[in-house]
Amino acid sequence: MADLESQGSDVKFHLKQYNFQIENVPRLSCTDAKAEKLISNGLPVILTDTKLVSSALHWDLDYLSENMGEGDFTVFLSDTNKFMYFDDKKIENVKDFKQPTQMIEMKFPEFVTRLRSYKEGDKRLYMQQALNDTVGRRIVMDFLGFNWTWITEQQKKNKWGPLTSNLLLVGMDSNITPAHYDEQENFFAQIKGCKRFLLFDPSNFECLYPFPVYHPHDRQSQVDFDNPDSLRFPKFQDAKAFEAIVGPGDVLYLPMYWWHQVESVPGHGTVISVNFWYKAGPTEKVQYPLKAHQRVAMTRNIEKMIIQALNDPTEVAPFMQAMVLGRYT
Ligand SMILES: CCC[C@@H](CC(=O)O)C(=O)C(=O)O
Ligand SMILES: [Zn+2]
Repeated sequence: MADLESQGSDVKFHLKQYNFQIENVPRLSCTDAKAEKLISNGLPVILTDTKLVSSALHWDLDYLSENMGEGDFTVFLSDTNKFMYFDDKKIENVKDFKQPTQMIEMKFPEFVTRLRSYKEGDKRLYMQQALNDTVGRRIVMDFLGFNWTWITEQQKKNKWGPLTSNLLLVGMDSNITPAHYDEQENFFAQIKGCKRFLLFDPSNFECLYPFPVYHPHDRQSQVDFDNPDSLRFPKFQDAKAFEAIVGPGDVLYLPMYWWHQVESVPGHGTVISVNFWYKAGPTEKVQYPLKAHQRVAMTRNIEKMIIQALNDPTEVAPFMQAMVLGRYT
């Protein structure tokens, strides 16, 4: 992808700086055996030539406005540039939970009008909508033109489960999706503009302090990367990040349970991406020591069991403290 290299210093210049250590995610051809090896080992890699979404590289706001059809699309509004996910089914578990964003449904042309009339101080917008059958014929043709041969081969080779969704992401530059992990494998395809991923392997669980499982922000880090509270989160400074900057045509393999903070690089206008989320495949024979992501999955199951058994989120911490403090510590 040309324009990133040519503007390398420019892109790097605009990026937010953090204190933790940052290494680069490899950028490889999808025909390189090293890339295949990384994917099969559940390690991130940027693939430069999959042609996964070549049939959509012409997508821009006008084209989508004309062809996305009459459906209503999910748009998040935020008073800041952060768009932290929350599970509205868990809001009742937390007294006085303050929703960080507002979710509204709107037609694509309305979304474009609001994007184009945005001025400093307005709420920022981020469309996050699973591609469905309400889209117009041209978008269907572009979608069918994705390189399904390649990605389906990857799904089979790595024994992944079924494709669950393709999320269309259309946002303003400088939008940030704060650090979180997902429980699905993800091929993240960049279509327009640039995104910077900060990735952390699942063993960074103790450095990134996820919210409790019952919390609406389950799977999200409690740490504000822009203003980390070193008293509450002392291990945050030990987090080890991998950086991946993707531009049009790049595909990032984002392994399940890997933490990621995603920043739309400023100065590139509207940013368009499509992700490909796959369910995990069947767990093979358990081998010891357990892998970090298996420990995270186990932690989640234990928390869910305790929450269900106690039937009161406020009792979970005292229960676990009584179980561990003075006995296992
Ligand atoms: C709602 C999904 C947002 C996306 C990050 C981003 O592009 O802002 C992500 O986190 C993922 O694809 O897993
Ligand atoms: Zn994610």
